[in-house]
Amino acid sequence: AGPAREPGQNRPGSTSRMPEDSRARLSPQGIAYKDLPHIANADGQHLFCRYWKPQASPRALAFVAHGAGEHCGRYDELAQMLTGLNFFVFAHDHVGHGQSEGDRMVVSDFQVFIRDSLQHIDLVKKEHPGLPIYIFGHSMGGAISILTVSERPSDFAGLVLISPLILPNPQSATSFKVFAAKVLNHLLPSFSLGSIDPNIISRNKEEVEAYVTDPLVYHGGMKVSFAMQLLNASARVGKALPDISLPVLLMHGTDDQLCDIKGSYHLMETVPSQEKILKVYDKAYHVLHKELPEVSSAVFREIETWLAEKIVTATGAGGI
Ligand SMILES: O=C1N[C@]2(CO1)C[C@H](C(=O)N1CCC(COc3ccc(F)cc3Cl)CC1)C2
Repeated sequence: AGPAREPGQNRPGSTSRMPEDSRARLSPQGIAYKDLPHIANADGQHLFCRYWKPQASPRALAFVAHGAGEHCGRYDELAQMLTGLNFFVFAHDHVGHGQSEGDRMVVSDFQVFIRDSLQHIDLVKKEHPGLPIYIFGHSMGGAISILTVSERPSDFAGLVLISPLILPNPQSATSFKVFAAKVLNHLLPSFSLGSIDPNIISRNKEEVEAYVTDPLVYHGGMKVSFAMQLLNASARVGKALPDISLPVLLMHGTDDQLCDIKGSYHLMETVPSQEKILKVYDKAYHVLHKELPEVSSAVFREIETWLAEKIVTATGAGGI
C-alpha cells in the first residue's frame, strides 16, 4: 500500500484535509501560525500581528491600519519613530492581506476590517490599561480607522490619517464604473477591474520598486466585489464624519490619483473636532510616508511633533 505516510499526510487523491487547528494552520506563505504572532478573528481566521515595543514603559498606544493590497510590515519605519516617543505600536494584516488568512483582497463585508481592528485594540488595551490610544490609517486603512473611531467615539485620544480613502477618486470610480461595478457585482463578482498602477503610488522610484517587488503585497487585479466594499466603505465614512470629534491630524498630496484630496477637504469641513489639522503636500502622490525624501521626512516630523505635544500634556509632564 505504498510508502508509510506520516499520520495526517494526505494520500494522493484523498480529499481529507490536515487537522484544522492552530498547530497545523499555515500562513499563505507556508509558515505555521504557531510560530507567528497572530490573533484568530471572530470567523476563526488567523491574522498576522506585529508589535513594536518602546525601550521604556509605554506612555501611549498606537494602532496602525494598513491599506488595500499591502500589509502592516510597510509601517515599520513609522512604528520605529513612534517607539522613540515611548509608544507601544501594534498592527495586523487585514483578512485577505499579507500573512493573514483569507482569499487575496477579498472581504465578505468591509465591517470585518473594523470588527477585527476593535478586537485587536481591545486585546492590547487590556494589557496596557489606562494608556491613551491613537489610531493611524493610510488609504483604505484611513476608512477603517474613521469607522473604527466612529464605533468607539470616546476610546481614542487622536486620529492620524495619511491620504485616507474618504471619497473614491472620480477617475477610478466614475459614475459609469460605479454602475458597472454594481451590475457586475451581481453577475461576475470576481471580475477583475485591474490592479493599481504602481507608478502613481509615489514619485520615489525606490519606493515604487519596493512595492512592486514586495512578495507580501498583492499585485493582482481588484475584484469587483472588493471595489463594491470600498464604495460601501466610502459611503459609510461620509455618514460617520459628522460624529467624529476627536483630535485629527490629516495629510494629503495634491497629486494623489488614488484617493481624491477633495475627501480630506470634505473631512475638514465636516468633522466637528475642535482640533483638526490638514497638511497638504504640493505635487505629492498617494503614499506620503513613502514619497520623495523631503515629503516623507516632513510627514514623519509632522506626526512626531503633533503627538509629542499631546502625550506630554496628556501625562501632565508639561513645563513648569
Ligand atoms: O502603500 C500603499 N498604499 C496602497 C497600496 O500600497 C494604496 C492602497 C489603498 O488602500 N487604496 C488605493 C486604491 C483605492 C481604490 O479605490 C477604488 C477602486 C475602485 C472602485 F470602484 C472604488 C474605489 Cl474607492 C482604494 C484605496 C494601499
